[in-house]
Order: sequence, then C-alpha cells, then structure tokens
Amino acid sequence: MENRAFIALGSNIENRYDNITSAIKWLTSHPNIELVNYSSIYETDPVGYEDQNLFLNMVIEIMTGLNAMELLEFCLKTELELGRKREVRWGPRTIDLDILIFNQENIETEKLTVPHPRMVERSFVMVPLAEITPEQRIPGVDKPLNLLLNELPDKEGVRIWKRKNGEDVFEPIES
Ligand SMILES: Nc1ncnc2c1ncn2[C@@H]1O[C@H](COP(=O)(O)OP(=O)(O)OP(=O)(O)O)[C@@H](O)[C@H]1O
Ligand SMILES: Nc1nc2c(c(=O)[nH]1)N=C(CO)CN2
Repeated sequence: MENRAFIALGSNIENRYDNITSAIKWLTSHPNIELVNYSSIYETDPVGYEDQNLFLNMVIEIMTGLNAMELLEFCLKTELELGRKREVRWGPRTIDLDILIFNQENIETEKLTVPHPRMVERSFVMVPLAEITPEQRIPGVDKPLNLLLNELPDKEGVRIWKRKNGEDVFEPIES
C-alpha cells in the first residue's frame, strides 16, 4: 500500500466515542486501508456554528492502495453508514471524516481539495495531527506543523479526553 494519508475524525452526537471507533473500524475493514498511527482523542469546543455539543476529534494515519478520490468515496460511504444527517452547515454530526493530507499531493477538483483547505486554522485538527507527526510538512505551506501550531490562538479549546498512551490506554481497534 503505497499512499500515506492523514484523516481527521470528529463527532458531537452521542455516543461520540462509539461513533469515532466505529468509523475507524469501518475504514480499516477495507482490504486496501491499513492503520499505521493514531492520536489521542480530544474534546473540543465547537468552531463555526457554536450552539452545539462539544466534539470529540482525533487524527489517524493510514497507508492505502486507494487513490485520493477512491479514499474520499470510502470516507463518504462510512459517514453514511454511521447515519450522518446533513442539516446545518458546520452543525452537529454523527461522524465527519476529512482527508487532510494525501502523500504530498495537491488536489483540487469539484469533490476533493487536498490538503484540506481549512485544516491549518483549526486547532481541533492541528493539535492531534501534530501529536502524531510534529515535523510533517503540508504541501504548499512553508512551515512544519509544530511551528504552525504555535501560532494558533484557540488551543485551549482542545483538551485531551482519552490519552493514547499512559494509564488510560486507548485502542481504536479493540472490540
Ligand atoms: N479533503 C476533503 N476531505 C473530505 N471531504 C472533502 C475534502 N475536500 C472536499 N470535500 C468535499 O466536502 C464534502 C463534505 O462536506 P461536509 O458537509 O462534510 O463539510 P463540513 O465537514 O461540514 O465542512 P468542512 O469541509 O469545513 O470540514 C464532501 O462531499 C466532499 O466532496
Ligand atoms: N470543535 C470542532 N468544531 C467543528 C468541527 C469539529 O470537528 N470539531 N467540525 C466542523 C465541520 O467540519 C465545524 N466545527
């Protein structure tokens, strides 16, 4: 599996933890998707439309034989499977899956923009992404992640909820 991708997951409808872990199980049940790393889970203040529940957010790293468009389609299918309803823009969702980075590719089509155009301004994406890959470069951006993160103003809205390592071990592929 030759392509490396980072995917952001978010949920703010109960059961948020089940929604996130189910999505990871769905994604990794695909024969051409392998989970190689994952962040802690963070509880985050809603951004954009603020009158809604707190989110759980995390980022996973995968290797995949799918191309970017095929991966998007499988992400959308996973969202549908988990019962997402699209009502309010930036509003509540069972599960939201965003492809952040796909190799070092720049993709701009009607259905898919990679790197994700709003990722660098979102602490709920940048904090978990920097946890697993602090030196990562984002195509088209001149600074590595850890420096970009320093400049974000609202990091206090992103708090560890379930730590990847330590006593509260989080295992996303546990049943
Ligand atoms: N990098 C990407 N990852 C996921 N979806 C993308 C990406 N680029 C474009 N899209 C398109 O965005 C659509 C999903 O939009 P959606 O309603 O989930 O936006 P949102 O999650 O509410 O907002 P945001 O895109 O700001 O996170 C998908 O149907 C897909 O075609
Ligand atoms: N904290 C947080 N806020 C959001 C999120 C999210 O995942 N986490 N997703 C949004 C739409 O993609 C809009 N706002």
